[in-house]
Amino acid sequence: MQKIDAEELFQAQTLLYNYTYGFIGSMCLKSAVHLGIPDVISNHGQPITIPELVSALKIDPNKSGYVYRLMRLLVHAGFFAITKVTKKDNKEEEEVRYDLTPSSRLLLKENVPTLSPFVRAMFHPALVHSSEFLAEWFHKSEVTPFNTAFGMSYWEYLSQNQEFNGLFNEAMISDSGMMNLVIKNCKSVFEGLNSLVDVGGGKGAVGRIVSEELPNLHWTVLDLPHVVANSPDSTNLKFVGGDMFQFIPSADAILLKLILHAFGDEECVKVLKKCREAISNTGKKGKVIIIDIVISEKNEDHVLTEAKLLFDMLMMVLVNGKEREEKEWEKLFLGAGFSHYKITPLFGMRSLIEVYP
Ligand SMILES: C[S@@+](CC[C@H](N)C(=O)[O-])C[C@H]1O[C@@H](n2cnc3c(N)ncnc32)[C@H](O)[C@@H]1O
Ligand SMILES: O=c1cc(-c2ccc(O)cc2)oc2c(O)c(O)ccc12
Repeated sequence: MQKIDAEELFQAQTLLYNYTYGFIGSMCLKSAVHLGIPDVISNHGQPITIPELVSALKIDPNKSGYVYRLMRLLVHAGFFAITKVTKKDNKEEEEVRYDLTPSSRLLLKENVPTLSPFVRAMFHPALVHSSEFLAEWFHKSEVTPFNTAFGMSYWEYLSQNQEFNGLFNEAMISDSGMMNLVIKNCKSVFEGLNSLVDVGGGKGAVGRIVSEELPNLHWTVLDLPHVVANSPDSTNLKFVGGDMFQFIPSADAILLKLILHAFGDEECVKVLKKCREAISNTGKKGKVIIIDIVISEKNEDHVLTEAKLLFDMLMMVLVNGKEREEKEWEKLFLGAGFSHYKITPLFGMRSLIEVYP
């Protein structure tokens, strides 16, 4: 048997504990968002002390001693930062104050961009509960652990549950708000196009952002009827309710943002073939624009790969989707009859992929 020294064994134990209790960290983040801690600190106008935080949060007086413990973990994780200042009335003593960091600034409700709706939706019991069925699902015939947990697909659940449908759409809108930061870099990708169909474009958040930069581009959002319901058309933004597996309207370009990662290979090839038909009808040489995750473990930071692999598991649990490496993407494109493609990594987790007939 291989001899393992004590140091190695204790390191192994630490990894095990960190993953075992990862859910506690998630729940602390959830609590901070639900209590509104980032907004309280922001509204305070300067770094806040624990007594000021307790008072602003209207915490039960018996629980005020616990707030520091929650903050200590979230400081360690990088969501908040500590500053120490000497007390005005006693120069000998230091006062600990808590401030926002870039990660908690993303949780401010009124900021642009904000990921507060995204984090709230991701902690919905439907998502948390379905991942508990992962092991059981491996022995079962259902397509996803979500189906094992709820007896229906994720998309059926959304269409039947107005509250969660709203939360999910808000989450995706808030996630798309981050596009504001990269749209200037991506502008050339949309330039020269007269029309584009944003397949699975939700409530049109990306369309609105791009339209501000390119007002002559006719943007059509195709999404499921219950998603586009109550979305009024505007001059260059139109909504169509439908199923991308059945029909995709013709355009110079098709956008698929965070769509293909939610489907298995066969379904992706079907959608891509429909996209190829849709861009071939306009007479011009069109393209498909994909904004999605590309795993590149060898070339990227360990933390970034971990985030992508967590999303991969989320896609497996919810919708039988997967996050792909470049080789896997290439197989889909060639399988659907496309001839070449170009991948441009964007900030964060996504890449932009242009695919040509
Ligand atoms: C993860 S969201 C992405 C939304 C948007 N593209 C974005 O990036 O914010 C996936 C979208 O695909 C839509 N969708 C799923 N199945 C679809 C189908 N068969 N036809 C059209 N849209 C579909 C969902 O309703 C949802 O709005
Ligand atoms: O629950 C999700 C989350 C995502 C998602 C959001 C933001 C990102 O940067 C990456 C992934 O995507 C989803 C998705 O595409 C889906 O079909 C169902 C659920 C989710």
